[in-house]
Amino acid sequence: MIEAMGLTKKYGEKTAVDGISFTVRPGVVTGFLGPNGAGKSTTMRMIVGLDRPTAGTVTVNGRPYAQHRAPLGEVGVLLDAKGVHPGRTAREHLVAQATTHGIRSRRVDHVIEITGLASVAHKRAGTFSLGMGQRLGIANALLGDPHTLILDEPVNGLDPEGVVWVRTLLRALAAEGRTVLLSSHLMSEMALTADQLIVLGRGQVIADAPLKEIVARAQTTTVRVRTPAVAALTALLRRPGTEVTSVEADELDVTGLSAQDIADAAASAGIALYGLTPVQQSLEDAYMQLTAEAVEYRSFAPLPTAGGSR
Ligand SMILES: Nc1ncnc2c1ncn2[C@@H]1O[C@H](COP(=O)(O)OP(=O)(O)OP(=O)(O)O)[C@@H](O)[C@H]1O
Repeated sequence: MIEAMGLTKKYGEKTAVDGISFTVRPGVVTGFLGPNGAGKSTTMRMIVGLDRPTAGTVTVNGRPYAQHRAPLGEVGVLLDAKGVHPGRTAREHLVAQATTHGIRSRRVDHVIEITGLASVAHKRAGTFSLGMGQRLGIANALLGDPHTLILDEPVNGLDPEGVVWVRTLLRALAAEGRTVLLSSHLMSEMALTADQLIVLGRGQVIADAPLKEIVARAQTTTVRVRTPAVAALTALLRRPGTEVTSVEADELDVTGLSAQDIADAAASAGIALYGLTPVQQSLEDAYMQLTAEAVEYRSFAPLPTAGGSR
């Protein structure tokens, strides 16, 4: 369990994290989302004592990280996959970590095996691809068999097989009752991995709820309707509070009326309907709505077009 209370970090004039409070519970995967610069990495660094809060507190299983006697057994962390000595082999790096923390070398071989690094365990980390570096970072995080895992962008650079592997691993670790905090900008992946979401914007918590609830809250009642009488149905349904837009020659999107309302209106006007499907919103849609006001770094330049100047 990770508990933050009034957690604040200022860098000079810049408030990176602005008095946030949240709880990351065991047994579920908690996704940590937010636009660039929202304060996710700073928060994760404060959780593991790499940054000191300007105000507030954060504990892992009831204590500040630094006060745990065996921190690697308590919290496994992947914050910067490049933070490995490039001249050391993957195995040497893991053995060095293990030796410092009293972890047996059998565990090193086990994490090398489960992260798929066996064939490159004796290669220098400096020659690793981005994805292999991520795997080594994850192996490092798993070394102490920790109760809590904090992973900043773990699927960054992984191939599709690696992405599925991380998803399966994190879900299995949470199912064992561990606490898993995961940041990623990949909404489609987050939608498949996380149960709970904490969304930051400009250093503040803008949502903290089950993923399903966040997606459901963003649902607008848009229904896709298929009919041979597009013009007649459009004229029938267009009224204050209702929006009707054309999708295909025989398809309309109707917002502001339920599927039943549309079916009843069409039936009473003798208009045939061939399809009536509520449009599902994705986590990406919900996220974009939530963070619309909190995006600091946005491009306003027009997209280049063919034949444009170079
Ligand atoms: N060491 C530092 N000195 C000064 N400002 C910093 C420092 N570290 C972070 N910041 C600023 O604090 C804010 C939050 O940064 P942080 O890296 O925590 O955001 P993030 O949500 O992890 O972003 P991203 O998605 O881009 O990784 C940013 O405006 C950043 O520029």
